[in-house]
Amino acid sequence: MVTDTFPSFRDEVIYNGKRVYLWKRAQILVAEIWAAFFPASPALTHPIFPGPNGPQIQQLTMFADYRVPQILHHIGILTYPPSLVSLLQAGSPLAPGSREEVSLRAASIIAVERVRAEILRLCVEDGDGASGSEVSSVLIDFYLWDLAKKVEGKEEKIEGIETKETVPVHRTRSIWY
Ligand SMILES: Nc1nc2c(c(CN[C@H]3C=C[C@H](O)[C@@H]3O)cn2[C@@H]2O[C@H](COP(=O)(O)O)[C@@H](O)[C@H]2O)c(=O)[nH]1
Repeated sequence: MVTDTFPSFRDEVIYNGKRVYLWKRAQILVAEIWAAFFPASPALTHPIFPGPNGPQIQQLTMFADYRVPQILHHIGILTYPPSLVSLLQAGSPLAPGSREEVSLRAASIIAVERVRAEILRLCVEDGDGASGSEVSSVLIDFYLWDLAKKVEGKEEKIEGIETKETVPVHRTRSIWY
């Protein structure tokens, strides 16, 4: 519905002959509405997404733009080839739909899905009963985006893990994010 109403939210590319759906703005629209109207208690019905099974927010992926891949690289979850690091350090524009741009965005979706799967696995292992709906890629994205901003503003420094030098975010002229 969102991408039918707002064609500028239909963020898709044909890559290697396959259609890749990224839909950043459509997903962040839904997620921000979900978060802004989140009821005082999770037991209460969400006022905007009251469906019989709740908001189903765990069906969204993270919102693939430029900030989350940057922090995923800094904390060692994404590894970049030296050629990409050089492009980013030089501030070279990455063409929309190019191999580098699609790879950065797609890799951040896959990485966050794997982080989510690992959190769920640890919850099961610890027997803490967290359900799939509580552990969403949306919340992991929100966390990482805020963390990236804090690291950039030098309000926070990552400790306890080996980090990589922060590389600049990628620069792409597009309407999609
Ligand atoms: N992937 C991802 N992208 C996000 C956000 C947010 C803010 N979310 C709030 C909700 C919960 C959190 O706690 C945040 O406070 C904005 N953006 C994107 O950044 C861009 C603006 O950037 P800059 O010019 O540097 O401020 C713009 O494309 C915008 O769509 C996010 O969460 N995830």
